[in-house]
Amino acid sequence: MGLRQADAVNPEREEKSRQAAIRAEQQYVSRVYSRLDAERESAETALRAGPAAGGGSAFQARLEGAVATDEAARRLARLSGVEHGLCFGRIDHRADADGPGDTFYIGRVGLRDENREPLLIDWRAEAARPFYTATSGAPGTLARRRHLHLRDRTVVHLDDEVFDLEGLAESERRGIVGEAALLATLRRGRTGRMSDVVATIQEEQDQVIRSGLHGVLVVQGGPGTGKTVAALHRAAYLLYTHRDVLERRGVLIVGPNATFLRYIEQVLPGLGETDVVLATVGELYPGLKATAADDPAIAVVKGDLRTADLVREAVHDRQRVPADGLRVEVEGLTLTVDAEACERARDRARGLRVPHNIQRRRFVHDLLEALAVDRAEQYDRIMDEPLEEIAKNGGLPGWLQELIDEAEDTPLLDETELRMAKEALWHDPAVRTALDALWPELTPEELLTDLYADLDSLTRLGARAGLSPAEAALLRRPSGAPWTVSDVPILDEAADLLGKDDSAARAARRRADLARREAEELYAREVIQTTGLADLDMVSAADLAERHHDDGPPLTTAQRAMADREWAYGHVIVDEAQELSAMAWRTVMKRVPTRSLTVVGDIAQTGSAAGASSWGQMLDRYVPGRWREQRLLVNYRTPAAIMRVAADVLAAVAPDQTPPEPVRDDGPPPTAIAMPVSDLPGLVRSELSLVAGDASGGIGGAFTEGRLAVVTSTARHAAVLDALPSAAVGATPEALDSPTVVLTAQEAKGLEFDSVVIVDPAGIVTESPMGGQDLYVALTRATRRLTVVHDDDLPSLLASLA
Ligand SMILES: Nc1ncnc2c1ncn2[C@@H]1O[C@H](COP(=O)(O)OP(=O)(O)OP(=O)(O)O)[C@@H](O)[C@H]1O
Repeated sequence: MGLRQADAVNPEREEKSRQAAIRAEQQYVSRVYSRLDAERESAETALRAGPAAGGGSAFQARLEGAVATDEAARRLARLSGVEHGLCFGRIDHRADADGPGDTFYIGRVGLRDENREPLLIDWRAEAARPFYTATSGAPGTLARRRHLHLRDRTVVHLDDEVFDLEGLAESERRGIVGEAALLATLRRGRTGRMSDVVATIQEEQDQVIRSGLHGVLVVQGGPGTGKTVAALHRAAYLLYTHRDVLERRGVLIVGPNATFLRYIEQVLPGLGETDVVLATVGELYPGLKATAADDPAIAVVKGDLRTADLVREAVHDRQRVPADGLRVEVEGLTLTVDAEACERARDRARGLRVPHNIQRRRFVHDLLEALAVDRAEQYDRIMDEPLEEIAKNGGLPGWLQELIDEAEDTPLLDETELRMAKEALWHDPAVRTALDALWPELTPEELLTDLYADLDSLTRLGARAGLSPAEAALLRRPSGAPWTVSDVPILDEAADLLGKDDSAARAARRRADLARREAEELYAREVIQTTGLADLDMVSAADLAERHHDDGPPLTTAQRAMADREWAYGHVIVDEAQELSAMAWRTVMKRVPTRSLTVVGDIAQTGSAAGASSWGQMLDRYVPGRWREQRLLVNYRTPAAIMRVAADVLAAVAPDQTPPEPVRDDGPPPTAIAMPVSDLPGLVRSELSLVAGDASGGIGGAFTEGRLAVVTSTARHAAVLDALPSAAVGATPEALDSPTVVLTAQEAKGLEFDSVVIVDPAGIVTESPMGGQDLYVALTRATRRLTVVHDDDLPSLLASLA
């Protein structure tokens, strides 16, 4: 980390040169903002004008116009999110024999002036990289890095890091000013939303952010090391650098809960990107938003890969053969298919490598055919009976006997008759019911509801999947109970095995759609060639054709991806990844067949009993030995005094893990208070007034009121709520806007607060399925103040607080 000191010589002179430097930067920054205004205005004008009527065919005109409008809309969305702190950095390259070095200004988006000269360099561009990577030990070609702090559009403060005084022009040397930009940022009060850190990204984080798109990158780091922040900046960087792939396939970010996603969601638009899907594991099955958690013991079974086998067994179990054959009453006849023929039909259907609902068509066809033949044979027998009687008595003329013999050699039903007979049988309710009982068409929800409600099936099929009777019994629940987060990967698995209901009509419609799309794509390709858009690499033909269908409004990549269970994303980022079960990983991996992932987490913070105890345990199955790991070692959140307490806990619960090194050593030491929960209101009031009074403006000078979290055991949860009736409760997105929120340790995961009050630490430890991990998480949520409240003895883990 290149923190450095200002050159303090003569305070008065320094103040003067500081003011002069600020004035000079203000001029530049004002130019940058005027340019932003102008670009916004032109994008708005283009958007208002809508698709212009061009020459050529109506379709061509529509496509050309739509391309321009789409681009304008995207540009406008990007320019709207970057007002705050638009320009935050400047780099001066060393002068050399050829003259002064280049100077670049770094910002949230790239802007060019009227002459197309670069005015502001996008932070993700290669030219901006030295801003993040230069250190005093390895400055590269940089002479100076400068941070610009803005309040609205006004430059209020500058910070310089000088790497090579001689490399700066004389006029610049006089204007060097500084205070540690990073520390100033870290001390600011929390707003309840994560903000971006483009201005102060550290080198180790920069390596994460700019690591290549391909393969699996694991970012392992302790609490507060900026894993989330780095992952989000990485998403923005990848979208900027690999726009061609990612705009089409999209980026998915998987987070632990809705509150967390709300906490981070404004970071990306602020970084200039809007096309990312944020989802919890509970939302990975379209149409469902599962939030309920199972008991740890149940979650462990549901998270185990043997559950995938259980689902497979459950599907097989719904493909039945009646022991003594199929019998159906149709129009006064009893039609039969013997057990062997039923079995042959089942095996033939299973032999097709397609899902259950599609296999069903084969099975149904075969059985209808067998029934149709049986019916024809029965009719045939009825018709033949009188003749046979006559023949037996020797009264049949020779010519008739010949006719009968001939007919015996030809099949009873020709192709058309057979088809019509099958169709007629298919419309007979008794036949339909009989076939549905043997091989029903199933939705994932139906399959699981039936399975969970039936202990016998659970035990019998569970045994085949390797589950003990006790494990299988844990899965039992009444039908109609709400789906849990751990059910989502199981539903997803069932959906794969069952397949969509693909009736012939739908298939036909799809074929028609496809043909039309192909025609449109071909045409779009021609338009792209003739308009020269191909050179700009801005749109693909498929994209164009898709967006300009006549029916329905165009969908963004993110919207289409979210609605499609089988969508293959271009890149997936998993945050708090240590919490995912093996089954959840299975679902995530299906969404990214290219295995381009960023996996972000901390094995020491695993709170779910179904979660990971090592990265290899979850990843080796998919990318054996092919994932790369990057470690983040510096804690930007929690001051050293609080981290010392957390380190004691970590040493006890995960002795092989090292706590991250805190970058800050400020703030009061944490305290422990023995008091009843009913005394909380006084403590919360005084804590709030302390953090509100403390809050200082960081970059951009945003003044914020402080945020406080009471993190409690579930045992004390109700008592805490009684004591603090006006506090927000639980992991709801709204809770982030409240000054005080009451959370369990699990709910607090990934979040941070100016002041944290931990209630009943002993309870938190005993309730945690993993032991003290939850207490470690709770302790490391504080950015400034920590108080531990206990009415029992303080657990020995926290002895240093006594
Ligand atoms: N380079 C940086 N500049 C400024 N602030 C930073 C930087 N890196 C991290 N931070 C801040 O540190 C805090 C912790 O970051 P973040 O939440 O990403 O950590 P984390 O590793 O995901 O933590 P946890 O594992 O506890 O969830 C955030 O407030 C973040 O803004």
